[in-house]
Amino acid sequence: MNKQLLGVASDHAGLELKRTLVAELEKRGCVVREFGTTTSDSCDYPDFAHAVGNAIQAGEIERAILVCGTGVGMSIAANRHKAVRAVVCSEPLTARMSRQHNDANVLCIGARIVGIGTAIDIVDSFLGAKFEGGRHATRVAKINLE
Ligand SMILES: O=C(CO)[C@H](O)[C@H](O)[C@H](O)COP(=O)(O)O
Repeated sequence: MNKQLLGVASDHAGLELKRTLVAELEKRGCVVREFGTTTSDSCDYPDFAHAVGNAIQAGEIERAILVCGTGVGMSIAANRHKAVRAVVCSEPLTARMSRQHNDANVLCIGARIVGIGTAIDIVDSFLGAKFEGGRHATRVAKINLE
């Protein structure tokens, strides 16, 4: 993983995996900005996805990792923000390709879908890959509708 500032957020379903990932990220020298949740009380994933989306939109952070039960709800909510390209990944190849070809800036992981080891591999692949630009930049530029 590169040393970089990363936003992290989860709902109650993703809390434990998020904590594990934060520990791994910090071991690797990443600086983590926590957007919640911080307790295991049941909560609503859009609240946290939108907090992260707003921070990306404002240029406060470039990338983030969101964890919920499946990763799906977080990605749907985060993708409502124009500056966000969020992807749900359950294996490392998609995570790497989402950076290289899609310039994804938010990685969503399902804590009820993947184990800890796979989740760490997914994060490593996402953070270790770079956008390739070129023809992919042309395509990424066509994603937003306005
Ligand atoms: O995984 C999800 C669906 O996208 C959500 O993020 C939540 O984690 C899930 O819906 C929580 O379910 P619960 O039954 O309220 O724990």
